[in-house]
Amino acid sequence: MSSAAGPVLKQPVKLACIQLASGADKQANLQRAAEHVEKAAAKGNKIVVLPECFNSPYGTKYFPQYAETLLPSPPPAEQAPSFHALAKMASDNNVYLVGGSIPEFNPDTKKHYNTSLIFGPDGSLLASHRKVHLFDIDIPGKVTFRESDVLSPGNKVTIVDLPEYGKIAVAICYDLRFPELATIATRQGAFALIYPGAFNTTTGALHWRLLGQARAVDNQIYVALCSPARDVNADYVAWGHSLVVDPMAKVLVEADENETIVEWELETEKIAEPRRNIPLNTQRRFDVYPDVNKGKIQFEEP
Ligand SMILES: NC(=O)CCC(=O)C(=O)O
Repeated sequence: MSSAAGPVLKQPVKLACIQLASGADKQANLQRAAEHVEKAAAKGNKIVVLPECFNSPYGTKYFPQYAETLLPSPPPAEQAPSFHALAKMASDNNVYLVGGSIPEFNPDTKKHYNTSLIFGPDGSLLASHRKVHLFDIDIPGKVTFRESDVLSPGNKVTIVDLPEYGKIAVAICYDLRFPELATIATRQGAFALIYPGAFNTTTGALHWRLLGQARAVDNQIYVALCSPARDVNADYVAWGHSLVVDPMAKVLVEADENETIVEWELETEKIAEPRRNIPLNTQRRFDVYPDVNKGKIQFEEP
């Protein structure tokens, strides 16, 4: 959409989600991620996304074991090997890298987080997002998970400016279920909502694609969901099915459950056209319901 400030996506950009097969060996996971980022970049992708907890198995018992201390920023290399590996992947390949997520530990507060690090093409850290909504669910006989046993939540909406392209919003997995966060980010001018995630075979089958399409059509925006590949021997079996949805809620590309890269070129007009044709942005009724964009949305994080 063109406005006084210009279109939300300034020029076409190729985005890739790497549906990575990770295991217990952190170093091997980092190496594998680096190989796939190189492959994605070689195919012209300029925004590359890794999955939630890409450097470790996903599970509450693993968070402390794999956690890295990310402060001060940049952290010393021995304290945060994943941080430095991601920075190098971004700069070696000249891409914006949404570095999935990794478990973070803050020794001052003794808190753990599920944290996404976003790097620029020069390898500098542009932003970090700590998962705001912790994954605590209990579907008896199917899936029970309590991230809050170990993790603390982040407390901000994360919007990252990529100067040549515009703004992206980054959130993590269960955050996808909360439309307010997506709406706030969109109305702050993002052109894509990017979620590293790891749904499971119960909720993934039911809700993963649906939620991706819902956030897209609610907000007339691109949505990218990036999952780990499925490992049926893992404690937590990820759904896979990384995908990209367009602003009309069409699923443009979707993986199966295996390791792969899904990619798509995002286009300015594909955002502008539905916003012209179905002008939700000028039809909101803040006299009937409150504006979620009003109020404090950025908080200081330790
Ligand atoms: N890692 C997660 O947050 C999983 C979210 C999930 O599976 C869901 O159903 O929501």
